[in-house]
Order: sequence, then C-alpha cells, then structure tokens
Amino acid sequence: TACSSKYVLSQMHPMWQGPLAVPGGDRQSPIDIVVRKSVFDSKLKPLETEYDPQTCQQIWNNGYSFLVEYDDTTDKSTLKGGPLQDRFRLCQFHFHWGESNSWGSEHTVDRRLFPAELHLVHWNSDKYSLFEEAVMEDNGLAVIGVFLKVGKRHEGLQKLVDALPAIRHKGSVVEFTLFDPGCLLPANTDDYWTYHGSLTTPPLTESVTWIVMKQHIEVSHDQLAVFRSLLFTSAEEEVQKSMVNNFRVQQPLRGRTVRSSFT
Ligand SMILES: NS(=O)(=O)c1ccc(C(=O)NCc2cccc(O)c2)cc1
Ligand SMILES: [Zn+2]
Repeated sequence: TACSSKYVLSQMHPMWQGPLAVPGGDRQSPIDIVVRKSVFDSKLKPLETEYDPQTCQQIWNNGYSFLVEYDDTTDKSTLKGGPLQDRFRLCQFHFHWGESNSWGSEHTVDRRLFPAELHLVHWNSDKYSLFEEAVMEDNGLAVIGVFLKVGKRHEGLQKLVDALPAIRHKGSVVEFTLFDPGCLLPANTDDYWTYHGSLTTPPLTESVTWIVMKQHIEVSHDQLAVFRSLLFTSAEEEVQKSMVNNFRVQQPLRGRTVRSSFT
C-alpha cells in the first residue's frame, strides 16, 4: 500500500539517528515519558480498534525495520476514540529493537528502556483520502506504541516470526495474510499516555498523535533473536549488517504536556 511503499524512500542511513533537529521542530518523537509530570485528562476515552485480518497483505524488509502492511483503501481496519476526534485507518505496523535486551525501544518511561517497541500506524481517513496527504497534517496520523518485554513466548507473534527468514534482506517482500494486529495489543488498552509528536524516521514530519500503552506485551528471548537475524543490507551488498538498534534517541519535550488516560 502507498502508506509504506514510500517508507523505504524516506529512509536515510542510521547516521540520522542523532538528535537531528528538524528546522523549527518543536514536537519531535520519541520522548521520555516522565510519569509524575503527565497530566490526567478525564476526557480521554478508551481506544476503539476494529481490525479485519483479511486486510493484511504483505510483510517486507525496508532496510530499516520490517513492516506488515494492510489494505488501507477502505475503512475496514480502523482506530477511533482515545484522544482522537476522527476515525483513522491502519496502514502498517513495524517494530524498533536493540542488539541486546537492555535497550531498543524509542519511547522511555522515567528513562526506562524496553528491548523493543511496536508501532501501529494509522492515518485520518475522515479528513484525508491518502496516507501521503495525511502525513503532512497536524492531525493526520495516529500511532499506537506498545512496549515489548522479554518473557513468555507470544503465540500470536510466532506467525510473524516464522515469516522473517524469508525477508532477511532489504527489499524482500513476501505475502502475509490473515494476521490480526489486535493480538499484539496488551490486555488493557484503556491506560495510555498521549502527546503530539512526529515520525521517528525521516522525514520526521510533525503529524503524529502518539498513543503509548502503559501495559507492555511479553515476547520470548528466541522470538526477539529472530528480529535481530534480519539485515539492513540487500542481498547483493558484500558487507551484511544485522538489523539492530533501529531506534531514534529521545527528543526534547519543548514544553509539551503528556496526558494520561489513568490516574
Ligand atoms: N516510527 S514511526 O511510527 O514514527 C513511522 C511511521 C511511518 C513512517 C512512514 O510511513 N514513512 C514513510 C513516509 C513518510 C512521509 C511521507 C510518505 O509519503 C511516506 C515513518 C515512521
Ligand atoms: Zn516506528
């Protein structure tokens, strides 16, 4: 789908990871969520997700992460509620992880790092007709962030883990269908932090309403090890580089308030 085919075009090499400030960028992501400074907002509603596994299309390695892409030409897999005024369409999900279990997430909670972080990317289909349009607008995107911890095996994740060896190299794509991304959400999706931020990879556009889940999910050590078996490099490159540490460093809050849906 369009929403992620351009993902690979917007990737620069990981060197950009640094605190590259976007000119006038005062709402960059990720951030450190300082729990005691977050403000409870009783107007925040529970999240409402409706994901249709039949909209799942393919899984591919874009040279920065691996993406599971969904058909976003209709409102079949959507997110609404929470901090959102409109309905948002799921276009893809992907992860960020470290080379060790000690780090890898993009957001942190009171400076605590997690081994990985899941991002479910949605765009505002009430106001825009394409991801490319929505990504340029303040209220264009909504990304759900879910922290991963190493623990028991995640049964729902295994189908995805089993598909990874087929997309080891940058640019490889395989068909991937009937995957329900809802199985990757934590049991409790009522408790979250939300703030206005940006994409965490170039072009770093400041169009994202971030919704970061308080409750993490657990995956096994072996499942996470398969993430690290992916490569940044394409098959023809002579030096193969393992796909690890594909996260951006935390960015300045610049006076933003992080709201919580819970006390
Ligand atoms: N890590 S993240 O969730 O902030 C994230 C989500 C989506 C994207 C993305 O879709 N990039 C491709 C892109 C960006 C702007 C315009 C485009 O047409 C495509 C990048 C980062
Ligand atoms: Zn991401």
